[in-house]
Amino acid sequence: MASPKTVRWGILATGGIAKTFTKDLLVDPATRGVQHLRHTVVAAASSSSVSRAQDFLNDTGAPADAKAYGSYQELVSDPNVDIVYIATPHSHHYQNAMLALEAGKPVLCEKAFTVNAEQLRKLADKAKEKELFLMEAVWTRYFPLSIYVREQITSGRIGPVARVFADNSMACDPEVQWKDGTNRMVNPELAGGALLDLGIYSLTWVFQTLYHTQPADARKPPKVLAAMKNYAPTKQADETTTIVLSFPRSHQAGGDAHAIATTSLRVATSPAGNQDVPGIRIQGPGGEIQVFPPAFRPTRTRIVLQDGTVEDKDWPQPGPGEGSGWRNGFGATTNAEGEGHGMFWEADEAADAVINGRKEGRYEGLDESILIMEVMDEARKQGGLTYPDKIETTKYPTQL
Ligand SMILES: NC(=O)C1=CN([C@@H]2O[C@H](COP(=O)(O)OP(=O)(O)OC[C@H]3O[C@@H](n4cnc5c(N)ncnc54)[C@H](OP(=O)(O)O)[C@@H]3O)[C@@H](O)[C@H]2O)C=CC1
Ligand SMILES: O=C1OC[C@@H](O)[C@H](O)[C@H]1O
Repeated sequence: MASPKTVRWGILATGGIAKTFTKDLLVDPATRGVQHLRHTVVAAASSSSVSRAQDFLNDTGAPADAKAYGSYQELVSDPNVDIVYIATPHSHHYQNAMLALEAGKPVLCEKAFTVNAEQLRKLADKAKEKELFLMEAVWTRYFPLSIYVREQITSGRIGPVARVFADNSMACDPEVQWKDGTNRMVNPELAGGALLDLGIYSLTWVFQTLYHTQPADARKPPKVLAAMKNYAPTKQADETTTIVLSFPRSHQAGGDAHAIATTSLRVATSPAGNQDVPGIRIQGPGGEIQVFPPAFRPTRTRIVLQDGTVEDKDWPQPGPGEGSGWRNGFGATTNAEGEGHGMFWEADEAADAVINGRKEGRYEGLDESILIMEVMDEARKQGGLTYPDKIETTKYPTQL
């Protein structure tokens, strides 16, 4: 067998998820059965200081010769970087991704991809013009669990999917946790709120089960009806959002399919860590597929068929041995002992694309990411939520 190819990553930003991602990146792909590629980290950049970038490299166990930069510009200019992972707040993704693409770098960008669909269209155009890979880091789509769920649907196990319920909500106690309103979860300047941060996963489940499973030429945009409740203390960020979607389908494909995607910073999908309530329910005439919380990192599915069959499956993340020590920000460690976090699946997809010259992710291409941004735009329009002009703009460069 040919020896594995190594992809050299540059990490743009040094916050919470950048750390988790980088630790997962450094787990040997052979531990999850991936033989044809390897990852390494050759550089990281902080927008605030070189020392912060150096601390990040030390903390994540990056190779000793990895470069620490005190600006994102230096990172994207580094000729040793094959691909850039962007882990800044939502507000900054458009500017940061454009910076990397302009510098000729392929990009894996954290969710939500951008603040609005227009920004993403511009990034997609730029990636096309420069012939560069661009993908949204919706890691859940790349889990073996998600692949299994999609296969159950396309194999007709429950019949044509007629309805999906998808929730990703956390009782965050925002007035206590994010008292001063500056945290990215509630800060309008950083495109805070439930929808872009958590609701994107509810929509991910809706789209990967009702839309992505359709033949490409049968996929049609849904009609959207939304209700939004604002988070009172910071005003321009949603606390709870509920979206009803209707996907047009031909009669042969089962007719129109409905979905309800919900998200909240006030109430939880699974109160007190109780994970017995499925947050995702995918329903067809033959039964339903249930996915247990959290929607962004599920490890358990159940299939319940009309004939009484019940199939439970566990999907532990393979591990480096020590786990990446991830905490969910609300106190609980969600990684079991010895597990990785699971961000390596999307990293493998991106690295494979770079090696093989593909320009988009296989399980969520740019058109689908744009459509999901359009749904979020529509939900914000109906809910009356706009963000400050400087982060909604497509003007590049804009100083944030
Ligand atoms: N896939 C997943 O499971 C998760 C994804 N995310 C996504 O990752 C992104 C980052 O989230 P998270 O790591 O929690 O955020 P953090 O606040 O922990 O980190 C954000 C990073 O962005 C850099 N940054 C640049 N400009 C700013 C600014 N004006 N304000 C704040 N930070 C700034 C920071 O500094 P510096 O440049 O110095 O590093 C910081 O390191 C978001 O898009 C979020 O939705 C978050 C959590 C989980
Ligand atoms: O992507 C995410 O998943 C985990 C959550 O805790 C976090 O807020 C969100 O950004």
